Amino acid sequence: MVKPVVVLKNIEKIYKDGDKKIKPLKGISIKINGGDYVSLMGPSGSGKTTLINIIGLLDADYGGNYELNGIDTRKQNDEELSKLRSEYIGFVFQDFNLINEYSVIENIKLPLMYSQKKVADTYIRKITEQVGIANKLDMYPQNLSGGQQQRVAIARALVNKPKIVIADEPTGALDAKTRSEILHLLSVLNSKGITVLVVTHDDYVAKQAKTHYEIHKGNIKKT
Ligand SMILES: Nc1ncnc2c1ncn2[C@@H]1O[C@H](COP(=O)(O)OP(=O)(O)OP(=O)(O)O)[C@@H](O)[C@H]1O
Repeated sequence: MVKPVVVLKNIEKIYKDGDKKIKPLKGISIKINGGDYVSLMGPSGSGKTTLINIIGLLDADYGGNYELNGIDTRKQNDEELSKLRSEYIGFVFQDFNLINEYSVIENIKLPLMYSQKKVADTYIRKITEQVGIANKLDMYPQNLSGGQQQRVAIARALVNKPKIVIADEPTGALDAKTRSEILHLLSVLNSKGITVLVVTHDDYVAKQAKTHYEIHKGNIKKT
């Protein structure tokens, strides 16, 4: 039986902006199964980033329940949440978020410093080959193309062997050809069992996913 990686029950979020209250999530309940490839779409300001910050354990200030790989995240303290985050979740961002002063291999290995996980060099070599940057390990991000930088960011997201990769507009800064290459890479990773959650405004990107959600006015529905 396929096990759910993410189970959200009745997630609510309120932001306070002075006297004003904004409620971007009004009771979100979804299940993401292990090995699924999920797209999340919705208009600007609909709460996509708010939701993935919760799923990615970057924000614990919300209502409702969240189980990650069977673990009740609501019962974890900050330190435990950080550990869970580095163990289970890999992030990929639109603007890559690489550290320019670090070489490619240093960027890729950075999450291991936080997780203090020991990962075999053969595994690191394997992921750098898989994402196609094995011959660029000593280069620096500013000397790479956008597509190559995103490949480095994907390798960095994989280094802790995550259960789920959360990609926030991963191709938003790339041209059409590079977009296809990066999407192909995400599909290959998914075919190897990694759960992928991609947030996008781009129908072409969303179409690569198997399960599609749309968020609108604080509610979510499968499309
Ligand atoms: N830190 C914050 N304080 C107050 N309001 C916030 C904060 N972060 C987000 N919001 C508000 O919450 C709502 C949802 O924002 P969010 O960034 O999650 O939307 P989004 O769907 O990711 O948008 P986009 O597609 O433009 O990135 C918006 O109305 C936004 O203004």
